[in-house]
Amino acid sequence: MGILEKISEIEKEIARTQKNKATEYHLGLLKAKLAKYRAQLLEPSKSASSKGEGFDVMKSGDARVALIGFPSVGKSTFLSLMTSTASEAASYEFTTLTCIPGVIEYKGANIQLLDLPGIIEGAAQGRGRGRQVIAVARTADVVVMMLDATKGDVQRSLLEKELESVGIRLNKHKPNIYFKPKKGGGISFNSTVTLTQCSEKLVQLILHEYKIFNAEVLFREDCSPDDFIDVIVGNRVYMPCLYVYNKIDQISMEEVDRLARKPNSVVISCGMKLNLDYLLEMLWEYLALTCIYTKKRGQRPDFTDAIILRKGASVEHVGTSTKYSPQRVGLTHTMEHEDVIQIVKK
Ligand SMILES: Nc1nc2c(ncn2[C@@H]2O[C@H](COP(=O)(O)OP(=O)(O)OP(=O)(O)O)[C@@H](O)[C@H]2O)c(=O)[nH]1
Ligand SMILES: [K+]
Ligand SMILES: [Mg+2]
Repeated sequence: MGILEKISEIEKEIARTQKNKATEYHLGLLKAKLAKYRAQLLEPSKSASSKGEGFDVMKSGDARVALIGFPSVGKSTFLSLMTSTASEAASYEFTTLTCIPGVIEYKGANIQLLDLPGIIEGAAQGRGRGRQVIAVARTADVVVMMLDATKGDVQRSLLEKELESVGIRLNKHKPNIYFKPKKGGGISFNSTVTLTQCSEKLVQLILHEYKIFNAEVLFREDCSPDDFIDVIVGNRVYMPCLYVYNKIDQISMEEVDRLARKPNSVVISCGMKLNLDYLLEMLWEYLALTCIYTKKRGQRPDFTDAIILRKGASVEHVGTSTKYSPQRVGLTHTMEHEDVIQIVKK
């Protein structure tokens, strides 16, 4: 049996197994197996066909945003609207066949926006150009999942499943579990909170499935078996995702309202240029970038030349070791958006 068949067998078994106390170990085990096979599937194949086919687009600017979506949802139309790059848009599916980069200039930052071919169900297993598209998505700082507002919610959950299956975790933080494989001593298990989804026994079972018999495990959060498997497997990416419903010019106001209220979602129309400013604001928030401006003694700040930092960065990250005035701050001082700093030499 090939890996794909094994995966589908396990998926079927999970689907037909009722979720309850009596089946939790069985399900945990199945999930561990599933994660293992998927990892095997993702290992780069050594065959000639996979060579040189990736979309090697240079990272540039301060951040990278990948446009992921089914064919013809309007990804290329969006890129052409927001950047000075033109990407061919047409009413037929799979118009775009490679990765096309553009740049959004916003608040002094250069945000690289990547238009990509449409992906479909089965993308993770290599349907269409799915694998290459997903490989690019992994390198992004934020994923914009573009959806056709007229098409219902199926596309969204299908794409979420595709990304999920290759270890991309959307709008989730890394599970707060300390995990350290050891040379000996068996498995030591502890938790600082009450666990409602995992137990010591289940944790052991899962570890054994991965042939790990000595390890230190500390749950600092009420995590699920899937979260724990993610920690063991490693190699997961935790990424903010903005769901963008395009083509709202085609649906009723009630429907627009419903979609706009969904979490992490923005509604737009590329065709009628609706709500694009708001989308940019949201994108900025998701990128969590901070602009600071420098000023020289006795001169006005230069607002045309910002230094872009990740949110939470401190003065040290600006790359200096001097002191500041008029409000003196230490090197660990966290910079806030649109702060102005003056560097004073002693
Ligand atoms: N009504 C309406 N049509 C739109 C809107 N945005 C894009 N379109 C149309 O949707 C079709 C597909 O647009 P594309 O930009 O080619 O879509 P894509 O997602 O890049 O498609 P692929 O590259 O094939 O994956 C085109 O005919 C666009 O004119 C919109 O806001 N409203
Ligand atoms: K298209
Ligand atoms: Mg396109």
